[in-house]
Amino acid sequence: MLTVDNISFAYDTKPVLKNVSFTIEKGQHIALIGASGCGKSTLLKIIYGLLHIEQGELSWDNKKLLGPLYNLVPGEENMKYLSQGFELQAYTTVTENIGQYLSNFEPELKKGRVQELLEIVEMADFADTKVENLSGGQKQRVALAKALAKRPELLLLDEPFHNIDNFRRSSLRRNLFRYLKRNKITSITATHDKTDILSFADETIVIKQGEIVTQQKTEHLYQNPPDYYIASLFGEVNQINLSALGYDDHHEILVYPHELKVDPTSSIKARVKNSYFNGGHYLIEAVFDNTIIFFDHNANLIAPEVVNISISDEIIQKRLKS
Ligand SMILES: Nc1ncnc2c1ncn2[C@@H]1O[C@H](COP(=O)(O)OP(=O)(O)OP(=O)(O)O)[C@@H](O)[C@H]1O
Repeated sequence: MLTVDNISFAYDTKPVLKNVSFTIEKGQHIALIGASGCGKSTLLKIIYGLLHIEQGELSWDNKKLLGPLYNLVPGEENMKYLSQGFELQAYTTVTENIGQYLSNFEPELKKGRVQELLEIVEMADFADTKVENLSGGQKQRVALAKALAKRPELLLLDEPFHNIDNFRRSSLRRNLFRYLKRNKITSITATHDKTDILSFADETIVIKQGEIVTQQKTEHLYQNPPDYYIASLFGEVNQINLSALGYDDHHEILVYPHELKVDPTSSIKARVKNSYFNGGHYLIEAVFDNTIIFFDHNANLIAPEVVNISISDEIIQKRLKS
């Protein structure tokens, strides 16, 4: 178990993290989300032992993590941190990079391990290519394989897929998290990509301006977002006053675009402003109750068409409780 107990951190005099506490059970996958600059990378660096903290304590498996002032080699031994700027040896091959820290005593074992890692990150075809000749996304995949090579107990990932094209991203993500689950490797992924969060994170931790605002099971958090900031980290979201929907109630509720439907039987009207093709559907931007709202629709709508929209009672009741 990872325990982070009341840590605070400042770069010089600029406070970045304030009284941060949480625990993570072994084998769990955690998404760390929050607006840009809220302190996600800083927190990962502290856990890995790259930054010294003046206040608070960390432990892994009940063993206190002592931090950079006490470790001769930077970084905790049983962890790996994959930063946004991955460190690879440019003039050696992909195979040499991945195997760099693996023992040479049993060459066949090492070869097999490197091959397994090459397959996880889908880089087997580039085994003998020099890293300097790889694209940014390919380098990122090699860095990921290198981070996994010595079987860390805790893997800290900072935007691990952001350089990788959509075509590869989905299968890479599935391969990686399947591998981590099978090998009981705990992970914390700092990300802005909701696909990293929704499908793969058992729990999600939300940071706002250096403070943890919640830690919850991912699906529960998405379905019951406590506030606008949290909901908006998952994508577009509408804040709608119930009185505008005809209720004798002035509570505001959060509604995702797919939860608003065009419904000719409804008396609630919205005026289309823009329509954005999204592949499987259109995202419609419309004016409702003097504010902009977004909803998904299966066909294009042309401004300034007026459409009738509705939200199910079930969604309204659920959001009133969250
Ligand atoms: N080495 C540094 N020296 C001084 N300030 C820093 C340093 N690194 C980061 N900061 C500042 O600390 C704050 C938190 O940065 P951090 O990189 O942890 O945020 P983040 O949530 O990971 O952001 P992003 O999502 O954009 O990667 C920011 O205001 C940033 O400008």
